[in-house]
Amino acid sequence: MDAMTFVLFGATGDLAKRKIYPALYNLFLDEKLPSSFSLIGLGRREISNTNFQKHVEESIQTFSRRSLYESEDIKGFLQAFRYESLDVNQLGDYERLRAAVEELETEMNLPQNRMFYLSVAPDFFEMIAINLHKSGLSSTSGWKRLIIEKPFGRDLASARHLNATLSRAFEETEIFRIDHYLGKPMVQNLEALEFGNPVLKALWNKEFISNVQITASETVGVEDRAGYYDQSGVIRDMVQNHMMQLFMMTAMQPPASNSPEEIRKEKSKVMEALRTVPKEEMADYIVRGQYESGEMNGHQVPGYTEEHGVSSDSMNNTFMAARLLVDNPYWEGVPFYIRTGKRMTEKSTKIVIEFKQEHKQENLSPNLLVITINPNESVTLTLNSKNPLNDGKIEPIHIGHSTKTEEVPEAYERLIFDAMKGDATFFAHWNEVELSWKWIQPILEAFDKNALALHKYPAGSMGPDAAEELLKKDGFNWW
Ligand SMILES: NC(=O)C1=CN([C@@H]2O[C@H](COP(=O)(O)OP(=O)(O)OC[C@H]3O[C@@H](n4cnc5c(N)ncnc54)[C@H](OP(=O)(O)O)[C@@H]3O)[C@@H](O)[C@H]2O)C=CC1
Ligand SMILES: O=C1O[C@H](COP(=O)(O)O)[C@@H](O)[C@H](O)[C@H]1O
Repeated sequence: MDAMTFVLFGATGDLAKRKIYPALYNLFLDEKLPSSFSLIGLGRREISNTNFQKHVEESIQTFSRRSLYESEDIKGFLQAFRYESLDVNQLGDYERLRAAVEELETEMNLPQNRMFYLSVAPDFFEMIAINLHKSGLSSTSGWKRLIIEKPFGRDLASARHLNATLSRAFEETEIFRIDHYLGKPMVQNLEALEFGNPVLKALWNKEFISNVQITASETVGVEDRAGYYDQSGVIRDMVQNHMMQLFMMTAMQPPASNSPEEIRKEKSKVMEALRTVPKEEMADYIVRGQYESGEMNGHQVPGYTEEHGVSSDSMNNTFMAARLLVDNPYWEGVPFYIRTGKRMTEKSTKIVIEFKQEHKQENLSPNLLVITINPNESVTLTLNSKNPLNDGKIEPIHIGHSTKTEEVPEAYERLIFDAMKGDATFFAHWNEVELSWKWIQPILEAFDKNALALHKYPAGSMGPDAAEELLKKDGFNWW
């Protein structure tokens, strides 16, 4: 891997502490960092290099899946971390930073390969890109890359504006848009499952599949993020990015090769074929909900509008289900359902493929392929089989495989490693992001105008009844 300087905006923030430093440490333990690696952390506050290194060490101690004692040279690792104070709005600060980066490159004999990671509030993304360009930091004799956190825009127009601004300093091939769901091992495994198994590959279409259900249910409520969440809702927080990525990865056709370009091309094709939700029939496609107080694990929890920081008349969405129709020859007539929400019965992310039954028989269950992404990873196939212990009655049996997730590298570890290698396969391409916002936009507008009912659901349930109805109308039920 190429030697590089890693420039981290938001080095004193929550994400850096909980995810980025532990990820870098685990990569270091696995000898996956370049032999010459150096990181400059940035934030407004003044911190010495020593205190910054202590902060990184404490973050690893608290949040890493592996202990500090696993390394024989933790000091050597920490010495690669330096800190500069910088206000993202001050061009002069970037000029100072440029001098510091160049000094480091000379001192360590590093090529001018620069990785810029924007782990700051999205309001700063554009300003940083502009100042990186103006200060000359993004003009290098080596490569330059930009890792950018979510959310990528608030709607179609702002996402386009942000992308246009980033494009002034970085090419599309240099931009790595993080969607941590794409870093989850089972999500990265989807393509291999779908197309690496002739038996599944042959069945992966409208001839054999009756419907697909993608669920990401969470037990947590708004937590201490009301300021952000009340402005975003589940539609921006989970649907536009994570749920749409899961949908694309499931509905795409086999790519011509395993290259990032071919995989992303197939994902974009799915989005191009995705039917726009007709405004006048919105309720047949979309259900939005908001949790009320309810019981979870034997405790009463408050409803969304009783949460700290949320106004009592908030119409924000904390649950969304949708029916997606893909107008292409492979999926015509096969509904893809997605649902996600806060304060639901269980924490679970899974994709269920329901296969068609030749003739519906009362005693036969449909064959299901269940791909569980979270909290554990597994693949299970449900088949019908006679049970000799029950008078030969036909009952569903489950054939499965599961993985021990504790030992598997975490999403941020995989994604940062890929970005350092320059592999963009599991990052969101601009086409995908733009097409996703295009599909979302009319739904956002309907939500903003309150043109769609806001269904209440009790905390601890699997969402409003209307989400059940959405499938019932098509003759299905959620698995
Ligand atoms: N936290 C999480 O779990 C997740 C976060 N994200 C995304 O990651 C990004 C960062 O989130 P998070 O770490 O939680 O945010 P925090 O609020 O915890 O951290 C913000 C960081 O930005 C710095 N900062 C704030 N203002 C300025 C400024 N004017 N100039 C320079 N630096 C500034 C702060 O440092 P200082 O105060 O010293 O200036 C701090 O390091 C966001 O885009 C968020 O959406 C995505 C997924 C999960
Ligand atoms: O991006 C986000 O994801 C989490 C859920 O992630 P998971 O890996 O635990 O499934 C969600 O809680 C959060 O609101 C959202 O911003």
